Amino acid sequence: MCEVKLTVLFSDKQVYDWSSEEEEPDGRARPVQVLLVKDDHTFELDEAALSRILLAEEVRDREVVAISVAGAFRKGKSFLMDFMLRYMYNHASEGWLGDNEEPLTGFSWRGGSERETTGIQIWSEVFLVDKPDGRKVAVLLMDTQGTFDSQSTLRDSATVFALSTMISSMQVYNISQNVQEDDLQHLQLFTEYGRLAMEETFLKPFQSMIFLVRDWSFPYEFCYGQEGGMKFLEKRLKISENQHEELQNVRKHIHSCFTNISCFLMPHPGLKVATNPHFDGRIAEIDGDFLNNLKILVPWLLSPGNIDVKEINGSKITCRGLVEYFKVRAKDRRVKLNTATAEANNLAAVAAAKDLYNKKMEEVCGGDRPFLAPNELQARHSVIREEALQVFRGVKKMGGEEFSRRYLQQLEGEIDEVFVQYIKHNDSKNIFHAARTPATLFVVIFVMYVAAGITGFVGVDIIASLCNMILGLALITLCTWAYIRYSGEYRELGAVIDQVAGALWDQALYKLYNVAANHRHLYHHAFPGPQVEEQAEEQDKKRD
Ligand SMILES: Nc1nc2c(ncn2[C@@H]2O[C@H](COP(=O)(O)OP(=O)(O)OP(=O)(O)O)[C@@H](O)[C@H]2O)c(=O)[nH]1
Ligand SMILES: [Mg+2]
Repeated sequence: MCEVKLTVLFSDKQVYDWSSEEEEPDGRARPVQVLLVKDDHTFELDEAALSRILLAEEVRDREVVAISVAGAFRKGKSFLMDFMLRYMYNHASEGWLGDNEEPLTGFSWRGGSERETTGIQIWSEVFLVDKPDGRKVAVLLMDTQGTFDSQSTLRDSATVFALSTMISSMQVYNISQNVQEDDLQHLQLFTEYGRLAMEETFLKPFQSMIFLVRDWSFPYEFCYGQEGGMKFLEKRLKISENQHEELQNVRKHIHSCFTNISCFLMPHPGLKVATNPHFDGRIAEIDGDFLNNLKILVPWLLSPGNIDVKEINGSKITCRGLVEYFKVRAKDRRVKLNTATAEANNLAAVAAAKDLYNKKMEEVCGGDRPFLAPNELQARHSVIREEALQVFRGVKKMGGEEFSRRYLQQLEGEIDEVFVQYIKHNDSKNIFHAARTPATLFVVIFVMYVAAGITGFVGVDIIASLCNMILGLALITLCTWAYIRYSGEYRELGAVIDQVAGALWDQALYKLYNVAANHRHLYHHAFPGPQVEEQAEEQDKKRD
């Protein structure tokens, strides 16, 4: 291995002018939050903090190597970062892993199920490293918020991931156990911005992507480390003719976005690391297999011969350039549109499907179509709804299956809402439906008239007067209703009358139906023939 010479800046003296609120009493290095995610899901770049670190005299004109770790939350990203820090601090010496009993410190890491790191944090010390060709470069370590924690939206996760990928020259994509299709789909979604950037330059937008598979449990298929990792990844990212187009596209996108793609398979660190709440990171409690591979992984990532200087449009940039680039990218609305592109794409598919549904339903029960039997309407709706969902599924969408499932649900909800409107519209065409209110009122008037007549004749005057009063009220209501329908005024009152009349109508019909159902035997008694036939038919059906 090439001779390693690392110069650690600021390890024993405070070099920067820390602002008062950020001042560390002992001047020790620490993680600094440069990208803040606020409660309203907006982002804020702490330009002052960024400048303090990257524009320090010693580093600002040095070419910069930015190493970042990103991936799902709670998967040991910060834990790994702290080992990288150890490597840098121990000057890449043989025993860089340090003392067996020394707790692991640096970027904040911990056990538990809730997220720890938020936004983007960078280590306040920038390390100066001599590359084998004699150039001194500045190495910046960056820890990021895990994706898909329960407090972030997909857009938050995508923005942090996209920004860290853009800013870094080496992005470590930390994934657990295997490289699943959804890991690739998320990577595609998060780097969608790369495609836009590529339209401006014809170079690959990002540099190195390292798939780091944690807790790899199949060393008998692909051995731990970089060699096994590369063979495994080659298999996963292989594009073949007979693959589904969606799978091909994800792979093509990933290949087209990164200059170097590699993979490292890491063993499980042991149950103490994963489950012991009192584990403080001391290597005495970490599995030997994990440590052995850590001793390979960290130098493989950080040794002077392996680190890549950050390039933008093919030219190497300095720390000063990186600050400007970070500022521009953090403000770039297109980074946020990274996911918006996928969103827009899905929304367009939703719109196309809804269009088809509306068009076909208009043909079935639109404004100039006659009233359709409710059962028939329901049947036609089901067929057309399925057709519309097929249109949505058929449109090629970005962001993968999982992302578009949300939009499928939205589409289903919207179609069902529109259908309710179609039902109402269709009902309004039913002449009996329209005449329901006056018919009910007429029936009330008629019944009250007869009742008042009979009770008056029998001599029960109170009841007769009561019937007359209800009759009068019904008559006034009928006139009011007619006026409202004619003039279009007082529509709220009209709706109340319709509702009351509708309820009365439904009640009466329901009662009528019940009476009919209860006296069905009379009908069957009167016409026994058809009933026998019906029963025979029913029995036949059951037998079939
Ligand atoms: N199973 C397993 N657990 C690990 C590994 N490395 C670290 N851990 C444990 O995972 C837990 C989370 O570690 P962190 O480094 O805080 O995880 P993180 O990915 O930075 O989490 P967030 O900051 O919330 O995104 C800790 O309890 C670690 O001990 C690993 O390789 N495998
Ligand atoms: Mg973390």
